[in-house]
Amino acid sequence: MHIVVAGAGAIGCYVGGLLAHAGREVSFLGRPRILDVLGKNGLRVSDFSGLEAQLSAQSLDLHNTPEVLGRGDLILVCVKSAATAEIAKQIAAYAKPEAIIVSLQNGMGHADTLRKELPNHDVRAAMVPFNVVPSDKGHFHRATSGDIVIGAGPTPLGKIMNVKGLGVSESDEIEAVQWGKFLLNLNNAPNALSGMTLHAQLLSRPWRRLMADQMAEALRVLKAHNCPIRPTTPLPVGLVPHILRLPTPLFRRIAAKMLTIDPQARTSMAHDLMAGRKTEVDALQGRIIAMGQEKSVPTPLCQGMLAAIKQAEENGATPQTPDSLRG
Ligand SMILES: NC(=O)C1=CN([C@@H]2O[C@H](COP(=O)(O)OP(=O)(O)OC[C@H]3O[C@@H](n4cnc5c(N)ncnc54)[C@H](OP(=O)(O)O)[C@@H]3O)[C@@H](O)[C@H]2O)C=CC1
Ligand SMILES: CC(C)(CO)C(=O)C(=O)O
Repeated sequence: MHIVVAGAGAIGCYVGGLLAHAGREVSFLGRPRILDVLGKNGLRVSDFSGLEAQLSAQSLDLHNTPEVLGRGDLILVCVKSAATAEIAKQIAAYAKPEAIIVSLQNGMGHADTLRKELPNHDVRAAMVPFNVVPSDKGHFHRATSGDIVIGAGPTPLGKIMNVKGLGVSESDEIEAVQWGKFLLNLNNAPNALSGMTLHAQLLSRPWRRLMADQMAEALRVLKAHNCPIRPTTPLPVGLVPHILRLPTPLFRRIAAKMLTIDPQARTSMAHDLMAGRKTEVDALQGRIIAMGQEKSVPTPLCQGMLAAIKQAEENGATPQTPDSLRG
């Protein structure tokens, strides 16, 4: 099976790099600014448990134009939320009729956006639980743990994608799995605005309280819509805000696994803001605000967070405090 990574960035290079290292045929579609670095330095993939994989520049199949999508039996969509509609059109223009399309993106509804352009393809949503720290030298480092979950479909993908360093399973309840991850991604905005690493932010009780309150707000909205939620932790989802609010020494003990993060990890939104790129806030807080309006559930924290991110996108980010974000 030939695999094409559509969007060679943090997730695309990490996942595609491990698949290529395991001997899968992988092509990367990306921007010249990333491909030039990969073409010079090769691709290095590592993780917090000591995994190391190096692919030489010569071994990489790098493309900055979409024709390469036509080679894919499996196309992994790894672009940011706002770029989904455009990549969907490109896939529709070039993909083989039998190509399977998997969205490895955060947020909800991207598989539907892809299906609109690709009504006859097997299109699957997926959930990537881990964080990847990119560097400008072609090195992508996984900073947290967890296995990728892909929506189940006619062709089993676990066998193809399960390689050393990459656990992949399939689920009949992918929407619930995605909502579980979505709730964590609501912290992408506060993390980006805090100027802190994820680890430092999680050890600060005022930041955890803000995370908890925002999560509780979103849970009220999802409940009003009867959305299925499969938590990413063994704890029931309704308990997570309470755990986050605990005093730090207790939180450290109860949520030790949550704190098993590389000390340098920041959310993908933090990397976007630092690089002066538009963020995915519309697909995250924006989604909760819109769903809240439909059911008259107030969403003041998500609204404040969205406004603060928009301001940071326009004027550059200055570190905020939890109180300043509560408005
Ligand atoms: N980074 C992380 O740790 C995690 C990210 N995710 C999710 O994975 C998805 C991808 O995130 P991430 O890897 O961080 O994103 P990146 O921005 O690092 O990578 C996406 C890359 O795709 C490029 N791109 C976009 N459209 C095209 C196109 N049509 N043709 C070629 N290249 C294109 C982008 O370029 P340009 O910027 O110029 O558009 C960018 O270089 C997001 O939904 C994110 O939320 C999920 C879990 C963790
Ligand atoms: C950090 C993590 C894994 C969860 O918020 C993530 O999904 C991201 O960085 O976008």
